[in-house]
Amino acid sequence: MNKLAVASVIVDVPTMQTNRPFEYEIPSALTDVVIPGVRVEVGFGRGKRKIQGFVMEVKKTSDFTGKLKPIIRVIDVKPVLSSEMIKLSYWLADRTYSFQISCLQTMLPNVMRAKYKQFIQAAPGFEQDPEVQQLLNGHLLVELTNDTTDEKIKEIAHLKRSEKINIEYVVENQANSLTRQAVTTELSKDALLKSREGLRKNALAQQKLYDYLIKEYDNLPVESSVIEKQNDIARSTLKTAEKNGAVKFVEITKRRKPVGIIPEQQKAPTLTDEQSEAVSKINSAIDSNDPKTFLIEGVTGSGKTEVYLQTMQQALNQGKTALMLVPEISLTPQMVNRVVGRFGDQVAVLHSGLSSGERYDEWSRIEDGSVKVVVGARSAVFAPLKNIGIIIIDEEHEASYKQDDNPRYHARDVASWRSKFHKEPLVLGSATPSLESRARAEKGVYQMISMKKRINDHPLPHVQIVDMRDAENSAVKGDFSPLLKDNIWRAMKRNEQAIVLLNRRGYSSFLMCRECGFVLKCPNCDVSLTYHKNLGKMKCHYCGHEEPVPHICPNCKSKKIGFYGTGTENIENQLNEMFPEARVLRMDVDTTRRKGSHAAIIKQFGEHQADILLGTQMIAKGLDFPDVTLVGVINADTTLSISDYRASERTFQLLTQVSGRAGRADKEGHVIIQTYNPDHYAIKDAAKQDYETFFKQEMYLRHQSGYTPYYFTTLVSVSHQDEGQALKQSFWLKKQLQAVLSDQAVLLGPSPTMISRKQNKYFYQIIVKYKRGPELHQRLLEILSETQSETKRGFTIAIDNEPQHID
Ligand SMILES: Nc1ncnc2c1ncn2[C@@H]1O[C@H](COP(=O)(O)OP(=O)(O)OP(=O)(O)O)[C@@H](O)[C@H]1O
Ligand SMILES: [Zn+2]
Ligand SMILES: [Zn+2]
Repeated sequence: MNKLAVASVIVDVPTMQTNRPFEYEIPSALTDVVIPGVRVEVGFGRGKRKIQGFVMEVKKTSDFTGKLKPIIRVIDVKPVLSSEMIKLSYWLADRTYSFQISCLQTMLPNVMRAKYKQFIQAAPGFEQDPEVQQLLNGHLLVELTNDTTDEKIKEIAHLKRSEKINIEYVVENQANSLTRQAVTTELSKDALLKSREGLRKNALAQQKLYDYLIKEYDNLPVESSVIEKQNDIARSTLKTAEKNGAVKFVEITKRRKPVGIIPEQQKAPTLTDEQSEAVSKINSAIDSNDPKTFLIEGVTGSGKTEVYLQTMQQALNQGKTALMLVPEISLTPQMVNRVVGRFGDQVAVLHSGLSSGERYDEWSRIEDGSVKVVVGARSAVFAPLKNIGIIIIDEEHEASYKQDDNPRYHARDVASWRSKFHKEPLVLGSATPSLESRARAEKGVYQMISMKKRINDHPLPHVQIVDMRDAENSAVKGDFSPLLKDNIWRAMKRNEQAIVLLNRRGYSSFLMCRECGFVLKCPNCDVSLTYHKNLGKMKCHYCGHEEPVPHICPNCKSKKIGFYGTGTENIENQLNEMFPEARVLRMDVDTTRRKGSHAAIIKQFGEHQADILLGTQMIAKGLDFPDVTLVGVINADTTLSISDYRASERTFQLLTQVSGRAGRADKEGHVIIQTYNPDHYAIKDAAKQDYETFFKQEMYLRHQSGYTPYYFTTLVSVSHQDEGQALKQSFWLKKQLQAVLSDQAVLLGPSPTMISRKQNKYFYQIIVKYKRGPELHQRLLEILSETQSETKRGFTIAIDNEPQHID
């Protein structure tokens, strides 16, 4: 047995064999510095290969009998992961069938994964501290490099622990963006005032500068560019003042502040009865450290956001912090302003528009405790908040909470883990909860809170379904029924706004009859068949069933059966033709590609600089505009026909959410839904905004067909460059899985995936539906490690626990 200090390290080699901690000796110079959560550099394998790793644990002894390799150097002088995150990573790796190293890295901001430099600077207020001065040796910034000695590292770690210094991570090519030239003065305020008196009468520019310096005295130094650009003071004026001893140029470090202007503080309104009941239930869970999960099922416009804000306030009142997740698309100024308007600069906002440097800054503001509230999309669930008092997930049904890549985690599951860890409540909110969550509430696993009324008793919008199979409608050349056209026209006349939704999913490769609404379905699986271009056939993604493309409708014998799908641009042209006077804004992937354009479009529409907002799924949720009185849905059927067992659920959610944008203030709302399937329950229930009826019907069907929430689903996909190999491997896999599954379980496939060939690889998938599956979980983990050698030969196996899409 070795008698020394030992670190268990998860190394950055993402393979199954290395998916466990390796032990390294901690050199005595680095004791107290090598602690759990820091990253280190270690030697790996027989060669001289140096790699990074995360320290998981520090121990006194090792059971390893050979000689341990020493840690080469520490990368972080302060842990980048807390003990909570280390613990979470074990659970996450197991739950998502991922390498632990991928899980650990997912928790950190990108910049810490890229090539970056680390700089040390004095913490505010410690610039004059003797220890700090000695370390910085007259410099503003000192870079931490491979050559920094162990002693020095120890000293730095010590200063960091006593919070006398800060560490900045900067992407390599942005390193010089850290400092800025600034202007300050060495004169006292009185001396400045005196010199101001002594200026010549016609020295107007100098007078202006002195006035500025006197006014901003407490805020000096100020960046030169701020003085020059925002206050229109010329460089030459500054130089003259420098010569006269009134101004001094200095370098300052700049912190990027993405929140920017803090909106005016907004006071909390008086709560409605439904809101205050919700708030008091959640607050009492916060007060009693009860890690309960609440499901708020509240109709659109019932004021859920206000419930979130007031319960977050309660957590802050208790000296705790709050985490709020929203879909990326809702991170618009509208939502952000509501949160920042309430909590001011205690808020960090994490969205995809941040540069990696900005993201790191927000991350470190959270990590060092200067931020109490975090609002962000999916990955913000890993925000390094300490002492969390409440976690909120808005629009909890959104598929985007599930990550598509490794680690394939669902933010809801991670949030639930953290809620238990902190012993504080988790709040899920939606007007259209996911079936899983609603079913858990039914069973009493979650506590249900219903909010049935809109604020100020505004009525829910009046919804009309338009049957596009009707003669009157099918005679129309474009995509607008006479009813929808007429109503847009009326809204324009009243100077109100309209939202037009074009329901489009990535690929519109399904077949529909325009005469009767018929959609070709799999005889075995009751999901739509999808057209596979390279096969020229219709195919089922669940079981692999295939059949030729029909040319007459099997239902009504009409020839009007064909591929379905219109582009937003086409609809925009139609709108412009019908309403030449109306100002139309289009929002889709093309118009929102540029950073900030999504927010800009929403702002423009919010200020009523446009009359019609036309868009895809992006415009369906979260928007709260008082002038919107009409919502039109061009093609409700698209989501209905996707080859996914969640098709009805997605359609119901989308239609209910988008309808909810109409009539949120004093003017009444009107919704028109165009469809070829007017009798479908998802469409009828959405028209009534009747979640409960939809829930019952859908649960019945899920029970019949054996899907979530009655069964668990796991999707296993196999890929290889050679199609025969991919297929062979997937049949082998199927046999392996069959061996551990009970009779109750169902295995579907292998079948080719939607895009069966990506990047020259063929993909096959197997769907497993099961009631209980501890053996399955174990077996899948084993299969992953057994197939390692296969992986080398070009196979990849991906396992998705509870997939959000099957395509
Ligand atoms: N107690 C209140 N008194 C007055 N106005 C309120 C109150 N609570 C919320 N509001 C306002 O009512 C509107 C609707 O509220 P909010 O956006 O929170 O609803 P929501 O349930 O989150 O809606 P959705 O699910 O449709 O996004 C907002 O403009 C909000 O400012
Ligand atoms: Zn099938
Ligand atoms: Zn037909």
